[in-house]
Amino acid sequence: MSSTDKLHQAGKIHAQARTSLLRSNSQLDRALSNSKSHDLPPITISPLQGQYLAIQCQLINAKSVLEIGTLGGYSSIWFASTGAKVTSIEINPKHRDVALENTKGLDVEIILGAALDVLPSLAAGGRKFDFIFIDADWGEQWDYFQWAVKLTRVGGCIYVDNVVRELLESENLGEHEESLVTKVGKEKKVTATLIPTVSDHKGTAQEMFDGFLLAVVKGDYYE
Ligand SMILES: C[S@@+](CC[C@H](N)C(=O)[O-])C[C@H]1O[C@@H](n2cnc3c(N)ncnc32)[C@H](O)[C@@H]1O
Repeated sequence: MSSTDKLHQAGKIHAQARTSLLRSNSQLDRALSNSKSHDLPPITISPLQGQYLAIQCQLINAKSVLEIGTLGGYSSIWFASTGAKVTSIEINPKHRDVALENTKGLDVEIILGAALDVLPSLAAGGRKFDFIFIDADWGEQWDYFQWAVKLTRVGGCIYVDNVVRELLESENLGEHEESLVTKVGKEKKVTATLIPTVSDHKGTAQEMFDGFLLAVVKGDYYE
């Protein structure tokens, strides 16, 4: 089957899953249309991914979520829908302003700033989170991950989005090259896995294969 046919098939599978598994949510729909009317780029997580993240947070009974990369707050709304308090970091003031409109009335705090400036201050303030979602600058993922290990409670999870697509698009992908995956593999404080995904969410063949890294932070008693 050609990759065009596969994209078409993935589209059908996705459409069926969207129709069958998702309930309508007017706040999410409003957030997408408001973000579009403000010309924010269409680079949110997919609705099914949002539902996955919400399920994952419920599985670990997450009461506090840290998100790196707010955009218009679409994923923040998914996290807030679980009852968790959401802290989200965004570097772009326009994105932050639209996200404030979209998340009005929800327990979502948006911090304006560069993640690598904000994360150390959260750690210095003794903040801990149950779930950390990394979805900002691909070039800084390993730095975010290292801060996330410090900021996650024992038993909490770290989710890094777009890890497979980043590797697929990388010029130097080779067995012996260092990547986020190899670096995480050497980090003794976590147990991690890579979950490849296939989706037509972004609508191009190049972006159909992706996947995320999911890690759980271990306690000393596991070592
Ligand atoms: C893929 S979008 C986030 C999408 C959002 N999580 C969602 O699914 O609705 C990435 C966002 O990260 C922000 N960003 C990029 N570099 C950043 C940095 N160094 N610190 C904080 N935010 C950053 C971008 O401005 C953009 O809004």
